Amino acid sequence: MSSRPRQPAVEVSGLVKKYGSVVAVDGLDLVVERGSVLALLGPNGAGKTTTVEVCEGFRRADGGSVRVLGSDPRSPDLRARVGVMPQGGGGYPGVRADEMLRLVAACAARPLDPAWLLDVLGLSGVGRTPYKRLSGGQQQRLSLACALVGRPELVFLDEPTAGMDPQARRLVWELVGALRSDGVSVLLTTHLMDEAEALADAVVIMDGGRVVAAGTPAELTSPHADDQQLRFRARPGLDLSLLTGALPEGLRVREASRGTYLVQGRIDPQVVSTVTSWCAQQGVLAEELTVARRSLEDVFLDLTGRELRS
Ligand SMILES: Nc1ncnc2c1ncn2[C@@H]1O[C@H](COP(=O)(O)OP(=O)(O)OP(=O)(O)O)[C@@H](O)[C@H]1O
Repeated sequence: MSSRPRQPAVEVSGLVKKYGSVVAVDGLDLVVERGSVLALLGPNGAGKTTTVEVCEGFRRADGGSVRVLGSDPRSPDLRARVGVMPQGGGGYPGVRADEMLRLVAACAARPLDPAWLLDVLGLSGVGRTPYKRLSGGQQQRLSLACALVGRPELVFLDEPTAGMDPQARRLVWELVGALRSDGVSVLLTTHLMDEAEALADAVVIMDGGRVVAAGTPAELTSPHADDQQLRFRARPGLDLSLLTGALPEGLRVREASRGTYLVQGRIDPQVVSTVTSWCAQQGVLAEELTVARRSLEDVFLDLTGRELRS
């Protein structure tokens, strides 16, 4: 047999992938545990799609090792066990939506009912519409249906909700939740923080082909139970030494990116007052001042000095 039951769904170790002189993935490690959802998060060009395409068996690695359900990702016996939703849909332009889904279902041993799946994904009304005439969001949902119709054990979803309206996005989130409840393993890529926070058991943040952080969303956003964050925007380049001196010990103050200031640690009303008094002394208007638990967006900003969406 090709796999033992307790092996992870996906195991990537030291993955390297180059396109000529471009190193797209540079020594990446990740593990998708069985029955869990892992979100691979990162800005454009981070190497997410390349990583997923190697795991799907579409590209050969230049270094490292990749095991999918215990097998080599190019192994033919994985085809029936793995569902793939590529970035940007990937359908045949002239084929009608229901024909396309039935075609894919015909290749599976125990497919789901295509009509039911079209209905669940809100596509019943466009079953007779050729793929090229579907909206971008409908193409995405059809592509998701094709990935799921064969009842896979593992699904790769590359930016599954890109281009979808909020309602369709919510539908896809619910479906991913249902997959997890059914014990299906999911590796998805996204650059939407809320998507990762809502769906993932584990998150791997990558940038420049490397992992910059990994853990559960809770581990990444609150390494210390008391940690919160006061964030404000103001003129770039403020001298923070006086503010640092005025705040209680243990609080960290810095300009995380140009004009965005962060105070991290135990934020209480006195801290907010100290910050606003300091701003007044400096003749600075603090804009967009918020106190909140750290988000994954903040974690990324901390690690890279950049906003994820920039
Ligand atoms: N076929 C290719 N030929 C040459 N370079 C490529 C190719 N595909 C990707 N790259 C480069 O490899 C790097 C990683 O790209 P990749 O598409 O894997 O990133 P990504 O994180 O998925 O980005 P996005 O969110 O924009 O899809 C980028 O610098 C990209 O320009």
